[in-house]
Amino acid sequence: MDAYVALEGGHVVEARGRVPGSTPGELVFTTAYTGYEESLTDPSYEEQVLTFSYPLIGNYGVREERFESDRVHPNAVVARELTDEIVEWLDEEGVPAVDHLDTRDLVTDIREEGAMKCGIAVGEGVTEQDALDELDACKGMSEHTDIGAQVSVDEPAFSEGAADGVDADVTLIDCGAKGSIVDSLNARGADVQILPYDATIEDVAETEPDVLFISNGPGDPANFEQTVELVDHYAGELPLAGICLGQQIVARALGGSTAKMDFGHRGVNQPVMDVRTNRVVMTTQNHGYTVADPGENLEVTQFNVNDDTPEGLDNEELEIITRQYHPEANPGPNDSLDFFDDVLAMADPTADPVIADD
Ligand SMILES: NC(=O)CC[C@H](N)C(=O)O
Repeated sequence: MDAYVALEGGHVVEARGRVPGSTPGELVFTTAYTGYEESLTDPSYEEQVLTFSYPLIGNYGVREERFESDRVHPNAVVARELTDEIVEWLDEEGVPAVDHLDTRDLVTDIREEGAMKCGIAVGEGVTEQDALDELDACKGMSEHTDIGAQVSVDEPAFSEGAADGVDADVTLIDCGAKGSIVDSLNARGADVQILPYDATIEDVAETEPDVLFISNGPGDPANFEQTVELVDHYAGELPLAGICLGQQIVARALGGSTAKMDFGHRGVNQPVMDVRTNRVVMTTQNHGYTVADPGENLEVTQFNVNDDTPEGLDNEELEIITRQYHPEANPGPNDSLDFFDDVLAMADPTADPVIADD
């Protein structure tokens, strides 16, 4: 099968086609060497084309229990070598895939030029021009203004916590949540009420949560205005937590700002320093935006050792804690799972119910 990948700037790379189809997308890479099922089902990869820098992907099969959501989210998949088993899965999912290209070159390009627009065309008889046409149609990530609707639940959902553990009710705003976030809360005993990304202040009040949790998710945090308003309303009234996009939304709501990074952090060995303990933990990451300025209301408690970007924010008085990385791992190291204990420690089940119009 013929296959072409057209990069922003017009350079076209030839590849071997594994799953037919054509698509635009933002070209990014992950250095994770395991966890391809988790990465491919992570909703934060929506509208992106995911390149694996690790050369062999699919070598331990495909198992549903490792999925983070109910579908593959990247628009297309690029690797040096894809096994037949993973190709079969991507084919069922209708996600174009290519291999047998020099992914070292591709990753070097992304490191030098930044995450970029691309176009992919795969199938019998496709041409370079087909890939260039897809590239032409590619939107910048910030132009996906309604990306929350593509990944969020349509209706509220409920996930019950384990019988033993913390007696807490968490309301999770689903901006494209990974299943492991819900699982990590449930495993500690918390019941999780999942609400759509555009839930209103009243919707949240009705769930009477002990903690309001903002999930990870795809795209530019600037396009999650409703969620920012929600956080703005509930800051100080409810304990707040956030992961990845959740941290970015909390920062924007509390007077901070976010910015696009050059090529982002995607992998499972990102070193993060905690300024209070002076300890470094290895973390899983997948983000292309960062908190540029946390504002006056949030303290940076953790930072990335490679580039100093904020990895943890805190306001003790308002009871807010957030992480830029993924404490729930999946894939990746479990070193920071205790974040969920810290979040649930903020829950006080005996507190008065919240009032929507306060
Ligand atoms: N994993 C995430 O939540 C990613 C957040 C945001 N979409 C970013 O790329 O920075």
